Amino acid sequence: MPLQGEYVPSPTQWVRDQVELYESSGGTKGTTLRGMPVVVLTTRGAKSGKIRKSPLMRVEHEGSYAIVASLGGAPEHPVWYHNVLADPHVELQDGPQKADMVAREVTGEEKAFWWDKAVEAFPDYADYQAKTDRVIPVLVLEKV
Ligand SMILES: C[C@H](OP(=O)(O)OC[C@@H](O)[C@@H](O)[C@@H](O)Cn1c2nc(=O)[nH]c(=O)c-2cc2ccc(O)cc21)C(=O)N[C@@H](CCC(=O)N[C@@H](CCC(=O)O)C(=O)O)C(=O)O
Repeated sequence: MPLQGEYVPSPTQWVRDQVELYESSGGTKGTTLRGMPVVVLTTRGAKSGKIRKSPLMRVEHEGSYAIVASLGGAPEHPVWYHNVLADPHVELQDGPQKADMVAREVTGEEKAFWWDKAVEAFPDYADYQAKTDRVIPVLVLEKV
């Protein structure tokens, strides 16, 4: 069941614009970052209950996806990570496909597997992890 509620766009202009282009084109435009594929994650705000949308790099394997709370290697987690922990029922748009998914954070060998897939998809993740003491969380999304 798609998340219902009032959508509040990101305060970051380029992020807001990418979501707008992605959605208004039915997932045919705004679907890359520097030529690498991007998905749009929809979460429910942990405090506001509002609908939030975050473009993320596309990391997919056999129908499941990983989302990486990298925030460019910043010292703090992105806010959307807290939203997902508070309510793991999310929506993911991958090009024209939208799906209800459930998220779970992964650790250990499972995280290592998905981290390799993530770095394969977007090598900058390795640089982000190298530049921060924060352990960058990885969450796996599986279809409901
Ligand atoms: C700026 C902040 O954004 P954020 O949730 O921290 O997410 C920061 C970024 O991760 C986010 O902009 C990503 O889309 C950036 N980003 C990637 N970010 C990543 O972390 N990983 C990626 O792979 C990634 C890829 C990517 C590709 C394209 C692109 O355009 C952006 C990309 C934000 O939206 N803040 C809002 C609040 C958002 C929110 O969810 N509030 C919660 C409160 C949550 C709480 O405080 O606990 C609520 O509504 O209740 C605000 O300040 O008003």
